[in-house]
Amino acid sequence: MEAKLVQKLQYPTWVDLDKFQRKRSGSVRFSRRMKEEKRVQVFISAHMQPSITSNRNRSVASEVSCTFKSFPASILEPGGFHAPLDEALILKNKSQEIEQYLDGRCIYLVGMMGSGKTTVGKVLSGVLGYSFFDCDTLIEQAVGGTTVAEIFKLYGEGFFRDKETEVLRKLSIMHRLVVSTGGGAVTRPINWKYMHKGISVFLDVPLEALAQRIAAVGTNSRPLLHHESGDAYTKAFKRLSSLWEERSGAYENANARVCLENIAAKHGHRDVSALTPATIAIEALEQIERFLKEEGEMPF
Ligand SMILES: Nc1ncnc2c1ncn2[C@@H]1O[C@H](COP(=O)(O)OP(=O)(O)O)[C@@H](O)[C@H]1O
Ligand SMILES: O=C(O)C1=C[C@@H](OP(=O)(O)O)[C@@H](O)[C@H](O)C1
Repeated sequence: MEAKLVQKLQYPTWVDLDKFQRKRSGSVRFSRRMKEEKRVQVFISAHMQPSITSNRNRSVASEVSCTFKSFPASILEPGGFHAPLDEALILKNKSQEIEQYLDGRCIYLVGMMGSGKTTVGKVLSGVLGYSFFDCDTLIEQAVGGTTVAEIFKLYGEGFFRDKETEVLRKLSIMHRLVVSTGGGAVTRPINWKYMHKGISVFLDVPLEALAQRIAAVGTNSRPLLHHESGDAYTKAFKRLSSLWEERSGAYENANARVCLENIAAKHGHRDVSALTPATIAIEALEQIERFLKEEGEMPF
């Protein structure tokens, strides 16, 4: 049973099967303290409890806990985002390296709809110990809980953009935030005045991948995609292409660029869909570090 479980749960190679203790109840316990280069101490424990539902079908309930000095819950706890342990360690180390040079400045994620600003932003805020804010959510709250789609329908895009600018103005006087901006926030120069109080990071994702992601979740919450005809992918791709024509230049104002095609090439993947939010967040931290070094704010 152990071998099957280990294979299923994909334990890293340093897990020594001899350290598993089989209990009388049939459950299996494992615990181990891991030290790596003295800088990292991780304690992992696993408890697997078989439950017999019939003579033929056995299922196993497993509980794995992993603790690491000051690790954020979002990385390791159930329900949060799960990065593989090695990626989680890289994220933590890299964020610790750059944190003091950020000096509390906010990180603004910019990029097209569906580029992963919210998903990657939550990973970044977790490892940096920053708070996470989503501009669209703040706008919805400011308009009495009205959804973005309803705001567009009831009051028009101009009204939405004014609220967006107002939200960015308020955020710009705060510190230690990761902010996921709306895809169109880059189009107003005044918004850049606010975002440049912090460090802006452009998530550059190919249009095909954006359209696939959006088609998978539907276009309901993204009113700018409602007007095209065709299936969800075609609709999203057509509209994203025209928005990209209008906006691509504006994204270049960002301080750092995270290009998913470059990351995929670096990791030997053909397709950006193989890239996890953790891998993308690591690249974001590296690009922020590069920016800080180029600006002379962090030593090489
Ligand atoms: N690296 C990724 N790989 C696959 N799907 C992703 C990735 N990042 C985000 N997604 C998915 O794409 C959709 C849009 O992501 P989201 O973070 O909401 O983007 P944004 O905030 O830029 O609009 C969500 O369904 C999300 O789960
Ligand atoms: O690209 C845009 O103009 C928009 C993107 C949306 O945010 P996401 O980028 O989070 O989807 C939201 O602000 C609104 O639907 C307009």
